[in-house]
Amino acid sequence: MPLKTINPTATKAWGKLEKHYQEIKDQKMVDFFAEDTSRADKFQLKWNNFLVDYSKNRINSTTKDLLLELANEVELKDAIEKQFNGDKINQTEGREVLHTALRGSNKPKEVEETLQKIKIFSEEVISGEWKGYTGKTITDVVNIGIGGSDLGPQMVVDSLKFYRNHLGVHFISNVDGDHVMETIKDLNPETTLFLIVSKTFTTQETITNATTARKWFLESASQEDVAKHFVAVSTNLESVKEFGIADQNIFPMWNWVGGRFSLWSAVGLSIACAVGFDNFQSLLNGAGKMDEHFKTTDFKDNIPVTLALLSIWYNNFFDAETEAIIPYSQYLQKLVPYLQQGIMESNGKSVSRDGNKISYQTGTIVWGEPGTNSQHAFFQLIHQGTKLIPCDFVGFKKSLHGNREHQDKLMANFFAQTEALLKGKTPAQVEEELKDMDAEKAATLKPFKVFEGNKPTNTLLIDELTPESLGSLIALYEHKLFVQGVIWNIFSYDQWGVELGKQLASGILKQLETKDFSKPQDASTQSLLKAYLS
Ligand SMILES: O=P(O)(O)OC[C@H]1O[C@H](O)[C@H](O)[C@@H](O)[C@@H]1O
Repeated sequence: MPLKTINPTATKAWGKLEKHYQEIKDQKMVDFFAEDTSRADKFQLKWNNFLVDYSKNRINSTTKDLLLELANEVELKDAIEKQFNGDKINQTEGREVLHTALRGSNKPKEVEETLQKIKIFSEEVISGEWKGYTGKTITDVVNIGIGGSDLGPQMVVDSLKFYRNHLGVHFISNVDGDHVMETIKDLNPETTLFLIVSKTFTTQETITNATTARKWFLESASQEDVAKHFVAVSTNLESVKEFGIADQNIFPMWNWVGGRFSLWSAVGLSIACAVGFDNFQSLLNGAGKMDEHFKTTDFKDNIPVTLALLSIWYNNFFDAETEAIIPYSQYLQKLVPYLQQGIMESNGKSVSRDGNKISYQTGTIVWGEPGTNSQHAFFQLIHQGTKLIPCDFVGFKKSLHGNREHQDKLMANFFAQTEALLKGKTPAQVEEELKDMDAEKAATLKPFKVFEGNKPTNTLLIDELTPESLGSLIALYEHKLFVQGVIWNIFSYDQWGVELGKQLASGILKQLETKDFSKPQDASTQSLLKAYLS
């Protein structure tokens, strides 16, 4: 069954939320805390090794109730069931959306078989049993893919650096030839293994990079050696074979796994190589546990649902356009670019599920960088700029190398920032601070030193960065974006918006080759092309 189409703005809850917004919009969170001493407990969720504090939001109990009413009115429960049951909720592509089946306790047979193949392969490569064409063991694995076939595995391999083994793992994605050349220049073809990852096996960037890598390899090896150095992950078995990859080196993928949700499939082969199969399995288990939580927990205690509803609150009632995610872990520096694809490719839509133009804001713009670095970069704008930017702060109780002094300093900043965003600094506090200064000078300076505060944040405090907690964290954001898509009445699982640029690029590529400018084209593009060719 397809997802129902329900215009959120026509629900009763939406009207009530609009009215409620008018009442609450100028109220201060510090006053909410002063009025209700149990607020922190009330707006906190504890699950496994996660503590989610959402009390520093511009909400009260009525807000929460009305947001839950909205979730019920748009039949969120039904949508979640349809997703997990494998209904074809990716309607415009006629597909099921079942990345959750890759990490649940009851995996389909083909998933189990593929996992087994990943296990055997990764263990052979790590142990050195897998030999290159001159009999040497593999030292480097290169993932060639883009979008979902690159960002997910790259982010996880980077985030789990602490758990890495001896293998060098590299990622080539951009069709920019400098990316592939920079990566392979230090590699030895005798000891390098290429993983060509492409769901469709038609993506220009990946096929171009894979072809260049094969050419480089064949400069010193022969065609039959390709079988020892090239493997592929794809749904398009025919094209993989045409490329010259041996049957036994093909890892299947399925159309019911969307590219941006595919790191849990064989697309995560580089993860299994980098950190070992057991850690890959723990990553899957962590995601599976979050799936269970999402599927079975009452909405009022449901972490992805709660975070999604808060995001809707700011996006659609406060007119916030962006959200920041600030991980306080240097290991997570690739988390946000990864989430950008998931969130923005999924919910960057302006047509409702019944095919009509939408009249309200959808898709949040997400951005962010690890703290404390980002505090010294863009935090000024979050604290004192004109825009409302709700932030998620993601931090860990323990550091992996056990350096308590650093960890306490890091986390002191983590807590201080959410406190500063909540409280701000009042004119009276500034006056007090400047009381020893010359009065005229102090009065001039005062307005610049005031912080309005009242900036919303969620704090996600997790015990430790492990493969399992990372799996749960990623799955949390996957479910959050789905909930938002359901409420916005859009299709989160297609991505037609990436097609037009691809089509035009193939026409322009021909133009660059033939120098033919006879077809009508806008004057700007044409003059730029001529300048490029001159
Ligand atoms: O895995 P592939 O078929 O090569 O696709 C790679 C990427 O390309 C497309 O442009 C889509 O927008 C992405 O969702 C996808 O992940």
